[in-house]
Amino acid sequence: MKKVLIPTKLNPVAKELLEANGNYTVVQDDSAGLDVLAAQNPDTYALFVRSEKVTAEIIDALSSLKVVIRAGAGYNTIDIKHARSKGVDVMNTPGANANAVAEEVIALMLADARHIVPGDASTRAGKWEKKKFMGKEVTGKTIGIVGLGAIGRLVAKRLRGFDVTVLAFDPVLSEEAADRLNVKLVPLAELFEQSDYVSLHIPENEHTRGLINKDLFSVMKDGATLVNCARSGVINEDDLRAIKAEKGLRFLNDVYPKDAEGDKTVTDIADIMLPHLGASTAEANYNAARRSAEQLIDFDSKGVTSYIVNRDIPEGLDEAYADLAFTITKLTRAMIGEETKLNKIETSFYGELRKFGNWLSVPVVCALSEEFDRSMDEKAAISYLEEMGIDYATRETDEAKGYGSAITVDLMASVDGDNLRRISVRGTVAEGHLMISRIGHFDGLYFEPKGHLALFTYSDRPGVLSQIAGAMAEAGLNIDDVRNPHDKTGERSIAILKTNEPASAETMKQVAAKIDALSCCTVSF
Ligand SMILES: NC(=O)c1ccc[n+]([C@@H]2O[C@H](COP(=O)([O-])OP(=O)(O)OC[C@H]3O[C@@H](n4cnc5c(N)ncnc54)[C@H](O)[C@@H]3O)[C@@H](O)[C@H]2O)c1
Ligand SMILES: O=C(O)[C@H](O)COP(=O)(O)O
Repeated sequence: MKKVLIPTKLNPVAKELLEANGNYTVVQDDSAGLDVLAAQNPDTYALFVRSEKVTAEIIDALSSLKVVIRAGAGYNTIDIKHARSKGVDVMNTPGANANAVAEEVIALMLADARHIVPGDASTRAGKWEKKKFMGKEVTGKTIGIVGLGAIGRLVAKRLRGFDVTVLAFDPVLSEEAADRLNVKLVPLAELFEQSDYVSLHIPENEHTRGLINKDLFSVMKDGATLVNCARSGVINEDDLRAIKAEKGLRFLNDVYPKDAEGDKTVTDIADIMLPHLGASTAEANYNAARRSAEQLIDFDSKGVTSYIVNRDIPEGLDEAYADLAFTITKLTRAMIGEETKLNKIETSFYGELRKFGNWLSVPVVCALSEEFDRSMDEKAAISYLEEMGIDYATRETDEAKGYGSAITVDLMASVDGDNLRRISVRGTVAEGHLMISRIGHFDGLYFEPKGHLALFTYSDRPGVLSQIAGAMAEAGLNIDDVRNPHDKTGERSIAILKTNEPASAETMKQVAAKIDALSCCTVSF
């Protein structure tokens, strides 16, 4: 069982999903503090956090740590470089809390425009200051969004009902994408010059720290509003302080260098201050919790690495192919037998994947052994196999076969002395979905390796599939999907069943005996 430590206020759905999966024990406690919990749980495998600081000391204290999941967007609170050096993968859950932040931005803009906070205090105090609280309207204004990612896009979308003009600055956004989002891409200074409201939605990192400074404040319109629901470090506070009163700027703020009680450095310049509430909605907390659990389960069971923020994947390689290499190898391993001692691995990387062949050995090895540190490079993968006494070779590919970008993994083992057994599986990615196209001589399969699979091979004859289905039903299993082709000779068949739950070893044994199976296995993704 892998231990997951959740030292934060995260919706219980994360704990529930992990425990239901059966491979995890969960310690969740938002009262003790991360340092105390880390000392009490040194055997933690995965750590789920919100804005808690994950320092080098915390990482060092958790000697079994392999994964940190930031249940949220910004991971500037995590020492990702130290994590990398210790073989710890760090993920975030992009977009999970984006709508909550977008709504907070709009709430801040409207609250300030209509004096909601002081208006409430004054009226409660028995005053009648109607004249004092003359407001302004957001409708028809120009909004500048810095960083058009998950949150920035939603701010633009939600504001559309106010008939605003949206300007955006984001170096990775194409003109076409901007057109689709109905925003106009402009240089950063121009955005500050033309906007009535500027809302920041960029991460804090070495490129953005202090990016919003006097050069930009000085060109803002008099009376314009700056909203910071991103990170405090992206603004040069002193520059804003120096110019704010002179230009009558408004500053609406949600973020601080530290999430804690005590005086705040922006108190004198912020017109509204919130205690980092951007993601604090029930819905966002549920989404981030669910996504954290699902991402960990997918990482462990399918090798899905898409959300890792501190591991480099070669430029130009679609991460789906790393998942494919992992998945094919895992399936091949299940078919040859989990306990069988492997002698050799041969791989083929077709089409565009040829140039990434060396790197793709890493997910192949990850699928064979949980002990292999997933952050390691291809050299480490090959030396790991050498230590295990397994030869590794990547074959030249015959591109005339027209497989496009595809991967084949062959695993070889000596079974019963010298008798060599080879299982070969090929797959590809189609319309964004992983597909297994061939298992051994069973070609043209095209099934998605997802959920719980039970596979049987047998000498082809009528009626076998119904026998398997009947036995599965007797065992209380529901069949969600089936593939049942012959091999090239027509002498053998394969039945690949997707079941609602994993078939037990006992059920597999009974079915195999009933149909006189040549081989059988289960595997879950
Ligand atoms: N206040 C809160 O509670 C709260 C909640 C969620 C996120 N955040 C903060 O908001 C940030 C953005 O979140 P997101 O979910 O939209 O992330 P995201 O990764 O989806 O979007 C970030 C965008 O910023 C762009 N970007 C990066 N550097 C830039 C630069 N120098 N100039 C302009 N654009 C740049 C990226 O290209 C990307 O499109 C997070 O990193 C986090 O720090 C705050
Ligand atoms: O980056 C984020 O996701 C936000 O800043 C939310 O932080 P929180 O989860 O601590 O509220």
